Amino acid sequence: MSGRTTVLKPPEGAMAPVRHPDAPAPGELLGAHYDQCFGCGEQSGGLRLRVRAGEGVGLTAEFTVDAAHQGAPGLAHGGVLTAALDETLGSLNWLQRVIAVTGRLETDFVRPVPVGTVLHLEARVTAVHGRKIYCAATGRIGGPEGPVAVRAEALFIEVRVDHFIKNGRSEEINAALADPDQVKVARAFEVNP
Ligand SMILES: CCCCCCCC/C=C\CCCCCCCC(=O)SCCNC(=O)CCNC(=O)[C@H](O)C(C)(C)COP(=O)(O)OP(=O)(O)OC[C@H]1O[C@@H](n2cnc3c(N)ncnc32)[C@H](O)[C@@H]1OP(=O)(O)O
Repeated sequence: MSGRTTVLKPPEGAMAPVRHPDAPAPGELLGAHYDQCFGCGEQSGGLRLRVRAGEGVGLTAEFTVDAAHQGAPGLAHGGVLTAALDETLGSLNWLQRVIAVTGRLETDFVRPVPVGTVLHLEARVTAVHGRKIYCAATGRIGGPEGPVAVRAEALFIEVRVDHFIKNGRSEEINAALADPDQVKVARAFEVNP
């Protein structure tokens, strides 16, 4: 059963998404947008998501559920699965070269996901309306063609780098601004940095 709120339905006049000409090639592994990120960084307890560019404005990702991700004994926590969907959807930024953050995300939990499972994620942008980016993702178990265990629809909102500089804790922001690799990543997201 799935009952979506109407705000996740693209309005009349929404446009098809456009893949940026400098987007990573299909199959290319996308790096972390920030090495301390819970979703795509390398720290223990994080998701350590591996994301690859796909065709069009789409991508695939893999998330291995480990013991740190449990809710019920031996099963993945629903919030962690939602985080994996959120991170996968957030990675669509790389393909559009737009920085966007999650405004709304709705998840359907269709099947329990045991510890040790590789969740095969797939995400795509479905439509764009001004700063609003409509997107959807699925997570399958037992292989990339396996049954759907989780799925989400989301609305991301385009922001400028200022969003992070104004709102992030100063310790981390100052460290990020002093790190040339991080500044390069931020520029890679923005068409007009
Ligand atoms: C060098 C240093 C910097 C380094 C930078 C490194 C690069 C980073 C690159 C990439 C990072 C990507 C990270 C991905 C991680 C995974 C994704 C996440 O988890 S992101 C975190 C969770 N999300 C938030 O924390 C958002 C918190 N919310 C906000 O900040 C604001 O609410 C925001 C920006 C989302 C919107 O605020 P407004 O003031 O800019 O815009 P308004 O006017 O409110 O909304 C614009 C339109 O969107 C609709 N809208 C906004 N929120 C909505 C909602 N929740 N539901 C439905 N519609 C919504 C509004 O109704 C409006 O629509 P109408 O233009 O009037 O048609």
